[in-house]
Formats: sequence, structure tokens, C-alpha cells
Amino acid sequence: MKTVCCSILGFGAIGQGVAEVLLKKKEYLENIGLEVKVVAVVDSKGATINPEGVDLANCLARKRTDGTVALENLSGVEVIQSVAHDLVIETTPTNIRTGGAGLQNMFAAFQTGKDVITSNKGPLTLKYRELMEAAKVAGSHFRFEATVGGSMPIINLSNEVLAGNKVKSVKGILNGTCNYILTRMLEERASYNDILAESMQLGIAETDPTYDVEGIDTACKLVILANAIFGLDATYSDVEVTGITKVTPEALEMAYERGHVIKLIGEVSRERIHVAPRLVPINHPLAVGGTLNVASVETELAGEITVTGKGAGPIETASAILSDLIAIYGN
Ligand SMILES: NC(=O)C1=CN([C@@H]2O[C@H](COP(=O)(O)OP(=O)(O)OC[C@H]3O[C@@H](n4cnc5c(N)ncnc54)[C@H](O)[C@@H]3O)[C@@H](O)[C@H]2O)C=CC1
Ligand SMILES: N[C@@H](CC=O)C(=O)O
Ligand code: NA
Repeated sequence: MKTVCCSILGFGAIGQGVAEVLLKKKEYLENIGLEVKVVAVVDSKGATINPEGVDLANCLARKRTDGTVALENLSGVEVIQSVAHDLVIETTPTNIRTGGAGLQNMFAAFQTGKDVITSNKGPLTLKYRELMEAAKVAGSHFRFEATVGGSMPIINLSNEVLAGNKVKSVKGILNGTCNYILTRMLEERASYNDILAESMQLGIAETDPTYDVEGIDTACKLVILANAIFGLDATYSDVEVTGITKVTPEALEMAYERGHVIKLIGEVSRERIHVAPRLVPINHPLAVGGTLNVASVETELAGEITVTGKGAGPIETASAILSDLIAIYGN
């Protein structure tokens, strides 16, 4: 049995989803020869640490009742530097201005020779090259399937499953919250503000939901795809960005009467990176609803390959983190 000691940094919707999935998959992981021992959980108020393994069920319960897991006044970086472990699971909020705590956590993880799996888009949008270089110098694994499309495989699909197949473009819906809002505004005539509030409760919206509705989150994901799949050195300023805040119920209904839905479509190629609301024919493969994401990958040898899946949500996103973990430590 191989033991993987890890920390979970950020214990909101996704961090808690990771804890739940690790509890649910304990037996499966043991059957494939992996014991995953969480030695630290950190939120914005502090940390719970136990080198023998923290009690995840207890952490989840305390987070629900007390609003925090903090028992010790330690930050993510302090935990990385002082607690022995192999892997940092980084799920703090996305911040594309400074990179937030996530950027510091990732650099500290690589400086101490740890592997990183993340759902946090900020550091990868701001400092992709530097992070890849730091991981390479440290000899660390760095995987981030959860950052784009949540559970929907897109980065590992393009780079691993489709290896050798040059990808020409990726086009689709990469934000579950916007898709949820647009779908329910059309189908139930629900109010924009009510659905946005519900999205926050469901744990699908960003910590700052303007990132979702203004197209910023989709733009970040396109930057990550541009760098990870196309090998570009793109940052946020390379993206043309329009969100969904000006899409009215009347526009959605008028489009529908003419056989179309309005979707927030992101598209990335070597030539252009852009996101904006666009008309999509009702029966088109990109016309998926609810929190679904969808991506059409235009490839050199295999033509178009389209994938769809839940683009947001705690358990769904944690499933991508679990697959990255198994990709690193499984046989
Ligand atoms: N919610 C979703 O469906 C998805 C979210 N993501 C990304 O995953 C990350 C986490 O998202 P959520 O869990 O939804 O956010 P959240 O707002 O629910 O949770 C964030 C957590 O980070 C903690 N935190 C804040 N500052 C911290 C700091 N300095 N040190 C340690 N912990 C800190 C907070 O206390 C909270 O526990 C974000 O980067 C987001 O973009 C990615 C895919 C899907
Ligand atoms: N807020 C994001 C979460 C996943 O990245 C979304 O709604 O897609
Ligand atoms: Na994904």
C-alpha cells in the first residue's frame, strides 16, 4: 500500500467536496493500493493538523456548525512549510488580480518539493509559465483538470487521451453558473437575481460571482486551455470578454421563437481567444442546459470531438481532483 499524505487548502464548496469524495472512495483507493491521508485542512481562519490523519467527517461537521475548521492559527504557506506531506490540494478562491493565497501556496508547495492538484484558476491565469517552471525545477507533479469544465475532461483529454493529435481549437460553454442562469431564465422565467443567489447556495458560483456573470471565469479557463493545450503564453489581457449581464429574458424568448438559445460561448485557438453570448441552434451539440459545460475540440486527425459534463459543483469538481490524484499516484 502506498500512503499519500496531503493537505487541503481552502475548505469551501470544493474543499469539502474533496473531503466527501475521499471518504466515499476510501475503499476503492485502498483496493488500487493507495491510502490517502489528509494531514492538514486549512480555511481562511486557520488550520486543523494531525500527522496521523485528520478526521475528515469531523472537519466537515465542524465547518457546518462553527463555520471554520481552524484549531491552530496557521496559514496555508505555514502548513506547507511545517507539516510533512506529499501533495497540496489547492482549493482557495480564484483571484486573477494577485493570484491570491493560491499563488503563494503553489510556489511554497513547489519550493518544498510537493505535488499540487488544484481547482484554482487565478494562479494559472496569471503565472502559468512561472508555475510550470517551478514545478519542473522541483520535480513536482502539477495537475489542474478541475480548473476547466469542472468534472468534464478537457485538459487531460486533449493532452493525454488525444496525444499526438494536434488540437486546432476548443469552443464551448465553460461556465456552469451562466448556463444555469440562462437556462432557467428561459425555461422558468425565473429572475436573474434569484437564480444567481441560488447558484451561490449550490456552491457552483465563484466566491465573487461577478467572475461568472461578467465572463471573467470563462476567460480564465480559455487562458488555461491556451497555455496548457496550445503551448501559448497567454494571460487574461489576451482575451476579448463579454459576459451575460446584458442578456434579457425578452432576448432569450425572441431567440427561442426563432429556433435558437443564447449561450455564453468561449473559443480558443492559436489566433484568437474570446468569450461572448452567442446564438446557438436549439438542436446543436453546444446547446446543453443547466450547469452542464460542453466543449468541441477540433483536432487535426480526428475531426471534431465533443464532450459534455457538469462544469461546477462540489462533488463533480472533486471527481476531477480525484482523477488527477490517481493519475499521479496510481499504478
Ligand atoms: N464551485 C465550483 O463549482 C468550482 C470552483 N472552482 C474553483 O475552486 C476554488 C474553490 O471554489 P469554492 O470552493 O467554490 O469557493 P468557496 O468560496 O466556497 O471556498 C473557498 C474556501 O477557501 C477558504 N479561503 C479563503 N482564503 C483563504 C486563505 N487565504 N487560506 C486558506 N483558505 C482560504 C475559505 O475559507 C473557503 O473555505 C476556486 O478557485 C474556484 O474558482 C473550480 C471548479 C468548480
Ligand atoms: N463558477 C464556476 C465553477 C467552475 O469553474 C462555474 O460556474 O462554472
Ligand atoms: Na475538467
